[in-house]
Amino acid sequence: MLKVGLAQLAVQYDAIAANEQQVTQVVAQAAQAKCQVVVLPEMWRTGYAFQNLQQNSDVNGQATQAFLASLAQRYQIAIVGGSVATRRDGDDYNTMYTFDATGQLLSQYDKVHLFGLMAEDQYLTAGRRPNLFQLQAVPAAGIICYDLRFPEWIRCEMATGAQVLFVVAEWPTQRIQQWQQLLAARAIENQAFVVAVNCVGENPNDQFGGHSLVYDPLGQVVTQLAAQPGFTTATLDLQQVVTVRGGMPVFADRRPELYQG
Ligand SMILES: O=C(O)CCC(=O)C(=O)O
Repeated sequence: MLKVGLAQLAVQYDAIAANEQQVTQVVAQAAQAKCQVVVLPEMWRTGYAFQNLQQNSDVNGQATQAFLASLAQRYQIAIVGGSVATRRDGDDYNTMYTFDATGQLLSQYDKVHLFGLMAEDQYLTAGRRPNLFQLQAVPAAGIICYDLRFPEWIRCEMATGAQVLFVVAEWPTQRIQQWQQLLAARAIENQAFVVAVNCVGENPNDQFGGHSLVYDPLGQVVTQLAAQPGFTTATLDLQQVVTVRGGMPVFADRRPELYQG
């Protein structure tokens, strides 16, 4: 069993202190609810304030890592840290950090598929590596927002034996139905839990639609929020993954030698 908390925040545009305050509150709330893991949305620190990256991109992710590690340690809870803008060697990335409940960094992931419709490709550099980690001995994988539209990438991660896929997003309101349908498909095809956290609120050009949710390995809703700020929890019974995978051997039946290009 793994109890997860989903933090659907109203991310404030280019307002780091206000967003850190929200994150502190929601991590405390998740710990109070006895969650083992809390999940934050994409770009929770600044929103898509790319014009201001010179000031607001976190150099080497140092401030974000110190902040999340100290929260994880203080509340003894693992944190799938959504994502933030980071700067390394002069390049900016959309980066997810995951910490265990002692504040140890488990993984660092740069978004692989940059979203041109929000100009990410003009400002950011794409990552190239997968995002795999273990939470309370549960093998898991993580992706960021637009990565969700690339099942081949997600399959690479899930074929390693991951039982839970964490998805963090700033997904616009007008495509929320696609968000739900793509997430359900990823749960069904990978026979895994999908824990997906979106934000709400606005940037100058976009409105974000919430509907953070958990799907079980058959694609059924375990919990789902609406389009307002909120928090919800779900207890994942990992035995369900074993049962569903045992009932239909999708991974064993793959023909990867045919899947070029
Ligand atoms: O794929 C979409 O519709 C939304 C993607 C997105 O908003 C993002 O990657 O930031």
